[in-house]
Amino acid sequence: MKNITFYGRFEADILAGRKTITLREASDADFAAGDQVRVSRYEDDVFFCNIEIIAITPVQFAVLNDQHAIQENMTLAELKQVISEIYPGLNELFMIEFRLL
Ligand SMILES: CC(=O)Nc1ccn([C@H]2C[C@H](O)[C@@H](CO)O2)c(=O)n1
Repeated sequence: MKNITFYGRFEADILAGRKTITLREASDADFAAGDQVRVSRYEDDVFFCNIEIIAITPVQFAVLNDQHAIQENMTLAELKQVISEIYPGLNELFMIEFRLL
């Protein structure tokens, strides 16, 4: 089974179904619809759930909108700040939509 990591501060939102997408650079988006993926925390690699990938869609940082932010359980300003810190200067992102298993 493939694996993806999330920062621990997002674990509760994922487990509650409040966070249903993640935006990643290409090298971190090697998934396809239907993949079942093991999810662990980035900081300590502790497993916390499995997800199913619903879709992978290219999206540019410049066109991120409120709908993306809602799906991340953030404001748009917070989302842009988070992305800018993780991927400074990167415009080409991939939206990974997922559901909890
Ligand atoms: C190693 C690494 O990049 N890990 C990441 C990347 C992104 N996230 C979260 C942060 C935001 O909520 C979305 C959008 O990138 O995904 C993460 O938890 N861990």
